[in-house]
Amino acid sequence: MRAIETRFGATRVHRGVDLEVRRGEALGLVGGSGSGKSVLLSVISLLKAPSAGELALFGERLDSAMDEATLIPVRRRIGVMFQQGALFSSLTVLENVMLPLSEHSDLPATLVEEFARLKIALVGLPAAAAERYPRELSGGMLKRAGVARALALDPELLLLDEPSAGLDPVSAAELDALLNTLRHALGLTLVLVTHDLDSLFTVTDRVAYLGQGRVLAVAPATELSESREPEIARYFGNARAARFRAPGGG
Ligand SMILES: Nc1ncnc2c1ncn2[C@@H]1O[C@H](COP(=O)(O)OP(=O)(O)OP(=O)(O)O)[C@@H](O)[C@H]1O
Repeated sequence: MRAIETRFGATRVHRGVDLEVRRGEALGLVGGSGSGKSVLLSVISLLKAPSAGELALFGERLDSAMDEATLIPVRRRIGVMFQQGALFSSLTVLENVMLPLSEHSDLPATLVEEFARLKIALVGLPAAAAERYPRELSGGMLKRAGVARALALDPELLLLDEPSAGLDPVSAAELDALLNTLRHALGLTLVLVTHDLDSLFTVTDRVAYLGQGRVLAVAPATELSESREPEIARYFGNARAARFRAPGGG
C-alpha cells in the first residue's frame, strides 16, 4: 500500500501509510493506542475503504471504484481474527467455523461440517470442543476457535488483532507456537497487531511501527526495539515496563 489515508468524518487516522507485506512473511503491527492499527487491518481486509492512496492485494491493484462483486473473491483469500466478537455466542464452535463455509461456498452440508471439524483439529482443539458454546471454553480455546474460523476458507493471508490479549503467559506462548506452526504448514502470510513483546519476537519476521498516521519504521523486532527514534524507543520502554507490571508476566 502506498500513501494510504483513512478518515472517519473529520478524524484522520492514516496520513500516508506506506507498507509492503511480503508473501509468506509474518509482519507485526505496533504503535500507541489509537494509532490506527486495527483500522489498518480493516483496510487490508477490504472492510474499510481508504480515502486516498493505493492498495494492492495479491499483486493486484484495487480501485476504490470497485464494486462489492469484484471485492468478494479477494476478501475470501483473507482470514481475519478481530479482537472483539471473535465468535457468535449463540452458536457452537462447530457452527461458528461452518458459518463462513456455508455462506461463501457451494459445498454440500456434510462436507461443510467435515471441513469445519478438520479446521477445529488443525488448531489443536479436542474434537469434543466442536459441540461446545464459546462461554464453555477457556480463553486459550476461544482464541483457537477464532483462528479455526478465520481459516475456514483456506485464506492465504491471515490478519490477527491482538490474538494473545487477555491470555495468561502460558496460553499466549502456546498460541504463538500454533501461529508459527500454521504459518509454515499452510504457507500463510500473517499480519498481526500485538502489544505482546513475546509474540512480536517469536512470531514476526518484521515489525511496522505506526505513529503520527504513518509507518515510522519497519524492521525485525530486535532491531526496532533498539530504535533511537524517540516515539519508538518510548513505546518499547513502556512495553517492557508493562511486562513486569502484568500479573504473571515478565
Ligand atoms: N468506526 C469508527 N468510527 C469512528 N472512529 C473510529 C472508528 N474506528 C476507529 N476509529 C478511530 O480511529 C483511530 C484509530 O483506531 P484503532 O482502533 O485503529 O487504533 P489502534 O491503534 O488499534 O488502538 P488500540 O491499540 O488502542 O487498539 C482512533 O482514534 C479511533 O477512535
